[in-house]
Amino acid sequence: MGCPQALTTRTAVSQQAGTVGTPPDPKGQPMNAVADLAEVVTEPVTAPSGRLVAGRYRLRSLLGRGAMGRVWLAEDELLCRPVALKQHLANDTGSVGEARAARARSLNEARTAARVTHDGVVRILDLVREGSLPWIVMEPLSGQTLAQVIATDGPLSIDRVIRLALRLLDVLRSVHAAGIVHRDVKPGNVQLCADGRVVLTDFGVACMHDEDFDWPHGVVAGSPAFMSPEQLRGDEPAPPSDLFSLGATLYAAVEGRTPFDQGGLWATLTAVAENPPGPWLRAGRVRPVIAGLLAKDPAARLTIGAARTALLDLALT
Ligand SMILES: Nc1ncnc2c1ncn2[C@@H]1O[C@H](COP(=O)(O)OP(=O)(O)OP(=O)(O)O)[C@@H](O)[C@H]1O
Repeated sequence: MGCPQALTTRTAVSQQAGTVGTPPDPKGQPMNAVADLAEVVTEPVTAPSGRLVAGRYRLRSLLGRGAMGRVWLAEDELLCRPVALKQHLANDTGSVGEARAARARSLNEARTAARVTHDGVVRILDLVREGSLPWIVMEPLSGQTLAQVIATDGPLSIDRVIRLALRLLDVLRSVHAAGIVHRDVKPGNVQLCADGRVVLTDFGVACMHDEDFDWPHGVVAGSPAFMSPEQLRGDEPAPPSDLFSLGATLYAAVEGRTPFDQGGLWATLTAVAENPPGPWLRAGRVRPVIAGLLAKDPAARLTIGAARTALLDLALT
């Protein structure tokens, strides 16, 4: 069954620096400045010949890809509306263990994101199986990721970063209230939609901290340049860790580079754990809030409430 209106397709494809789901490998991905986190490809990418997924979702074009999966624009032929479909990829070995890990990531991402009802969290519509791996069906988002915006337009203004920070704090408040730690807050997972929505995506390594959920605690998961020191240590996931990652994300937004980037993985990991962020060249009056979010000690880190109050003060002045 077809739908009367053709889907509008996007041609921009993002390739982000990777998310790790296992302890960092010294020979793993290099750490990049934010400009390297988003590579915009302008040629259209063809979906696998209009493949029909689960008898209902017709793949149209590639919306984006990350280290762990691909996201397609598709057409829901039953409800006649556009949707986005994400499939986590097993690695090249194609082993049973890898396929199982990809299935676990999909289930984890769909379940955790579906648990939060907030305008700033991508809406999960379904989880379907086609072939050996599941597909997450989501609302399709317009616009670009924050990483893409920084890469193409440069750093954001202080006023824009203050507004962005207030939105993301509100989103994280809902995520944490639902008992979830996102664990991968970074510019590549923040979508700046054309209608002004700011949406947190990619709950692939999120953790429900009030349930015995099937995700290996103690395993380092996330994107090293944006991870908190306690996350790098493999500590039990807790909400303050997301606030550190938010601080690193806001630093990247206002400064145009990641706060602890040293050019190499281990040097960057050491900087996250031990060095102060910097240099501060553009942050101006928002610097104390970002620095407060980047406190190494989670107990000394700004809380959502304190950061919000400070940002509202800045917005009023
Ligand atoms: N619902 C959506 N609508 C439109 N585009 C999306 C949507 N979800 C994700 N994308 C795009 O697809 C890209 C990859 O998605 P995502 O970050 O979920 O993949 P990933 O492989 O889990 O990423 P990572 O490299 O962080 O592990 C995003 O950067 C974004 O551009």
